[in-house]
Amino acid sequence: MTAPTVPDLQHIAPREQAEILAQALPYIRKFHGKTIVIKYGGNAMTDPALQQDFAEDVVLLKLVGMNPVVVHGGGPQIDEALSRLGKKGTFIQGMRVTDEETMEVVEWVLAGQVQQDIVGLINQAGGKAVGLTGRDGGLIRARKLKMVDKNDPSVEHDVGQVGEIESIDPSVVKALQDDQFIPVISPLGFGANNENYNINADVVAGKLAEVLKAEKLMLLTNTPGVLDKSGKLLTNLSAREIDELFADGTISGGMLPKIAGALDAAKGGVNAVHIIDGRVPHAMLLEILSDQAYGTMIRSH
Ligand SMILES: Nc1ncnc2c1ncn2[C@@H]1O[C@H](COP(=O)(O)OP(=O)(O)O)[C@@H](O)[C@H]1O
Ligand SMILES: CC(=O)N[C@@H](CCC(=O)OP(=O)(O)O)C(=O)O
Repeated sequence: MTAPTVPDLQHIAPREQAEILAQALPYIRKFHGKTIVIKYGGNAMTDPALQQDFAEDVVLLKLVGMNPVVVHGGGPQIDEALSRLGKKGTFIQGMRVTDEETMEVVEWVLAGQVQQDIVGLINQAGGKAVGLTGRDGGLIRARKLKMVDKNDPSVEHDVGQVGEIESIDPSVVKALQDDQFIPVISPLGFGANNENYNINADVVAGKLAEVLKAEKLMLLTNTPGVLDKSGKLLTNLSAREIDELFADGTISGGMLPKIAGALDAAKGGVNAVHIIDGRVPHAMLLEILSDQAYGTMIRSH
């Protein structure tokens, strides 16, 4: 299975380069002042050169007048930290089973390491990024996730300190946007008794996009998009088609919360929801600023 080809600007003729750049104008005009929520998946951020490209793309979007908001993941990075402690990460239906010790590692890796790395890279690229967790400014209120088995609804799984979102108060994000900052958000929430919750980053990105009335939600991951059983890219999916893919087991693991978050956002009024390959340099930029479509687009109907 090969990813869709994204033109490498260094290896194409100047005239074609100019044409690609000229294509951007109507998109810059259309999305000026609009919020774009970008989920940067832990699997898409493993290569330092790609991380730098990502940061530069985010800054470019900001400089041409859009309001990018980054929600980051860090699943593989948490796994690595756990393995150094002799612990193995376990997942049920795409959610990490989070005991007390795991929660400490999750917080440290997400808010202490991954978030700060992304903030540093965006600032180095000329932006003004500010790192937040769901606790800051009362952004993400959560409660313990009640997880029912996807095949047998009478079975409930206890996944520990995993949260589901109760409400989002976007005022801190809006205040940062108004002052031209780029928010970089770790998917951690707080509960009624001030307890901490580990929340899947795709779910946070989906809900935040809805609450911010974002124009677009871009989910950057490590596959070309949603694939069918034979590995072929599905470029467009409706809610009904997604139900079928859930039912026949085509979608599994980390793709389960990703599609759920994407569908929530689409149903919640986000105009364009895309799952794209974060391993392809500048795929996000070309998706937003050119006539080309990459990855899978999720539709609510
Ligand atoms: N139908 C599918 N199409 C594409 N990927 C799928 C599918 N079903 C399960 N997956 C898995 O979902 C993974 C992406 O989710 P995840 O590992 O959580 O990534 P991220 O860190 O980007 O959130 C893919 O790498 C793949 O292993
Ligand atoms: C509850 C839950 O599973 N939380 C995730 C949070 C990070 C995340 O979502 O990272 P990716 O986007 O890279 O998968 C975790 O602990 O791995």
